[in-house]
Amino acid sequence: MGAKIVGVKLGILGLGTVGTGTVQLLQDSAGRHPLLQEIEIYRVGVRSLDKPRGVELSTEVLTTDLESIVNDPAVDIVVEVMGGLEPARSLILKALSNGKHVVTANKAAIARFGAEIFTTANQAGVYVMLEAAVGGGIPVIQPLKQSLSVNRIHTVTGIVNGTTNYILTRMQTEGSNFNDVLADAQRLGYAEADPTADVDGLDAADKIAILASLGFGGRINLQDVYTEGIRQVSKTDIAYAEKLGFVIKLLAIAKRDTPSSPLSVRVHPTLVPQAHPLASINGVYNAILVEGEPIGQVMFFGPGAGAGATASAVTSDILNLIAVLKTNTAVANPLLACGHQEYCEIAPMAELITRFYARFLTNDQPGVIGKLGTCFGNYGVSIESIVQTGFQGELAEIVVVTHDVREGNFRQALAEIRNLSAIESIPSLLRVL
Ligand SMILES: NC(=O)C1=CN([C@@H]2O[C@H](COP(=O)(O)OP(=O)(O)OC[C@H]3O[C@@H](n4cnc5c(N)ncnc54)[C@H](OP(=O)(O)O)[C@@H]3O)[C@@H](O)[C@H]2O)C=CC1
Ligand SMILES: N[C@@H](CC=O)C(=O)O
Ligand code: NA
Repeated sequence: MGAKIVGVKLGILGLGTVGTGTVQLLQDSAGRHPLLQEIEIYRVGVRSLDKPRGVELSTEVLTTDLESIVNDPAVDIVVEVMGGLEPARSLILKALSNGKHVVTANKAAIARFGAEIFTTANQAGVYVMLEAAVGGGIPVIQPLKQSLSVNRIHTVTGIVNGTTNYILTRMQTEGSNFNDVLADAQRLGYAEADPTADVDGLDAADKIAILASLGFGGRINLQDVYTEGIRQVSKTDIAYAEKLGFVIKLLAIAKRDTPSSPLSVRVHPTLVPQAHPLASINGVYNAILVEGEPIGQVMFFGPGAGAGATASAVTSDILNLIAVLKTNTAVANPLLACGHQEYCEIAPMAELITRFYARFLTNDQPGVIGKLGTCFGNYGVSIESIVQTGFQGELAEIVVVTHDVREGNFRQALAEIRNLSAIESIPSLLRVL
């Protein structure tokens, strides 16, 4: 690994929210770790030189030629905070091939191209650091790679998307509809103009793929991550959930029941018991609960996004790399490098064992509840609670919470229930933690 030091030269790709926050932190180093004073912001790549910037940088530092940064022999560390898939992927690969360490906040690129990125890094004898990619400023990547890595991890459960947590929190506290809160969140700048990646669970899927890979020691194929967003969560379900003692959260879950069983990796809205540690994580905050043996439960909580918080994570990665550059060793540090070669086996959703919440609209006839119970019983689905709570016009509303059940069995029971003449529709199906 690298030998040079004194005046570590950074090439930063991107000067948006995260890039600007990182430059601000680096330009204000008093009272922080003394190693920060050894950093030189050598080049910063942007799309437009004319944009007003929140930081002062000399004109020779700013460039629109990002290739020149990753090819410059003087650059020691490339900090990729431009986002997107391309050209970010190609620039990261080029930087690594050129022997530069890389710090990135780009969960989308890592979740899709992690295999080639880490293979290239290992071949070049350099490191890829990604603390900012999951949970923004919350330290969770390094703890999983280092402090917790002696544990046998059972479960990683996270609220890892601030936008959806903000929307669900407001729906809960105000009794509002998804579309109204989303529009307001966009107006306030909490949700992006194109909210797809956040509200459809894609951002959370990228993040849980990364956490699962670290927690369970293998590569994760992103296509194997079951992903369901929050568009279908209604204020009616939030209200029922509350009555039943739950809050609804978009959870990203990676779980392995035994060391030899396949992983379950998934993102979906979930009824979380009000007493669960993740139930009280509100607004834009993120939290990640890690459960393992022998440690038990550890929860990481904090700001999952924002300029300062994310800059904290990016800069801590830079600091780790400066320490590497200073130690002057040719041997790869196994706690920083990625050693995963194999893909984890992911269990199909039909095999998932979980509780379910289901809301049925039925004709108000005698015996409907009995018929529902019979269909569930036919497939071994045991009911924890069943209540007829109200009416939607002429239709009765029945809410069922099951005990733990194999998802495949539950779906078979539902198929039979849909054929019952008394059943008008099944507006909601949600998993229960
Ligand atoms: N914002 C946040 O709180 C968090 C963000 N992240 C991740 O950090 C990364 C950056 O996010 P963020 O700072 O919000 O993004 P922004 O959109 O605010 O900034 C992107 C920056 O990259 C530059 N850029 C983008 N594409 C190109 C290109 N093709 N050529 C040259 N420059 C380019 C832009 O230049 P210009 O300014 O000239 O337009 C801009 O400076 C993303 O991967 C994101 O997922 C992770 C955690 C939290
Ligand atoms: N869009 C993300 C922020 C960055 O990871 C979120 O809403 O949490
Ligand atoms: Na983090």
